[in-house]
Amino acid sequence: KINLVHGAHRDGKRPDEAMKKWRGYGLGQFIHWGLYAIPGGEWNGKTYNGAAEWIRSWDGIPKSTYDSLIYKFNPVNFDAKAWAATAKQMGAKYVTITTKHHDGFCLWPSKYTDYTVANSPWKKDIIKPLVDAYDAAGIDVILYFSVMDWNHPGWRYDIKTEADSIAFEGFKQFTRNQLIELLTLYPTAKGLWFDGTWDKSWVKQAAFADELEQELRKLRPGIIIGSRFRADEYGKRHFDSNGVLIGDYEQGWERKLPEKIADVHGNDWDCVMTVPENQWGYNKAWKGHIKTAFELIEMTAKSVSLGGNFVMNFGPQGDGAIRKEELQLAKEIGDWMKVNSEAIYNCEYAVLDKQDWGYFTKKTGSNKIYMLVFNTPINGKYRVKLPAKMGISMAAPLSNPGVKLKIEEIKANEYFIEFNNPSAKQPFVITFETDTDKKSNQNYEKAKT
Ligand SMILES: C[C@@H]1N[C@@H](c2nc3ccccc3[nH]2)[C@H](O)[C@@H]1O
Repeated sequence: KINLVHGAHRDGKRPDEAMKKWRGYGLGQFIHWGLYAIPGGEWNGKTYNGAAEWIRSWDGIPKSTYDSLIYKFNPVNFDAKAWAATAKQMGAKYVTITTKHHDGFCLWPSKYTDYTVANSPWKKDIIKPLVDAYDAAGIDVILYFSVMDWNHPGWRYDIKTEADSIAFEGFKQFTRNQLIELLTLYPTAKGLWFDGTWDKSWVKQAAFADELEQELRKLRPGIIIGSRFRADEYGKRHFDSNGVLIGDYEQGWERKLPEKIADVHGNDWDCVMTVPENQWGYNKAWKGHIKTAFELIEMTAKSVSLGGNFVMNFGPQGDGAIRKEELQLAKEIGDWMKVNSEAIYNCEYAVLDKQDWGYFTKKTGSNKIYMLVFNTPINGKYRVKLPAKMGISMAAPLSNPGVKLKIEEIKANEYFIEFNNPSAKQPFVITFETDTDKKSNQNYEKAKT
């Protein structure tokens, strides 16, 4: 073990109530909104091939021209309650909202820079109505904050000269001031989702970032901060030089999912996912592979089955309206969640071998197991392997608990649950209970000898 001052200060899952609640969210919403939504991935009729929220970095646009988009920010169709209602009907339990993306434009009236909504035609705070609307909808708010800030004169990609160092010191104080300002203005926020922390300039600030994280935790006890905020003194990010996760949950799952439980190293984690292949901010061209509700539901099931949460991204238009394709996806996912969310909320890794038909989840603190089916076996028999001495009982379709499904033990601790569901067009859930004393329930039929 290396002696670290600025590595992880805790190992394993946080045991407190705030983190237990976070662990049980299952499904979340990401909102990427800012000036980049105005061009929407297009400029002077030419389409930008990268991610729309990165259009400022495109050679085709002078930086000052992009920065003057502030004078066009007037989202007349912005309706915080409508956004929260969309998330509510979709079944999201938390929302991560961009307060400031890499371009440095602040959606709140920060007093530490002029580059905010206060100096746009809109003038008003965007974050406050969003926090209030989502709080009222019972959806917890996490504030996304990009450390990298292309607008701030003190930002540097690396510290090479004394001048860089002096400029970056000012930038560090600016960053600290804005974070304290956000937690003070929006005290109900449950966490901070940091981004833009990979450049050398910030990676070299192990001590400063560690002290700042501890200051923020003292200011807002229970606040949730992931592994993307800071590096240890050897520049190690997410996992410190001893391989221990820095922060409260792993934040590396951006547009990708773990395959097996070993991939998550016993940590909390969430996966943040775009609907197109790689567009977070609004992009007019809704092109390439656009994930269907079925795919997004499967990613949610897979995430929860591996002990994480799934966060689906929305990129509202420059006028403040959510695009119709995203509203449609939210509706389809919401319709599925209305029937099946019991298998998602407050569920965890079931410690059972994955089977071809889909994913297992387990209700936290109970012996209820859910089988989320995405691939129906032609013979209608769903294989389940249990640890030795564990019994199985009461298998039923989640949507029809009165239907007692036949359970056949085909060999030691291995069962077929029979369910013929030929009309299924949507993923469905079978549920059963386990108990540790196998002898106690012999309601399954012994294999015919
Ligand atoms: C959550 C996502 N993180 C940002 C981002 N910028 C990147 C630059 C390089 C590689 C990955 C990146 N992800 C994206 O713009 C989005 O905000």
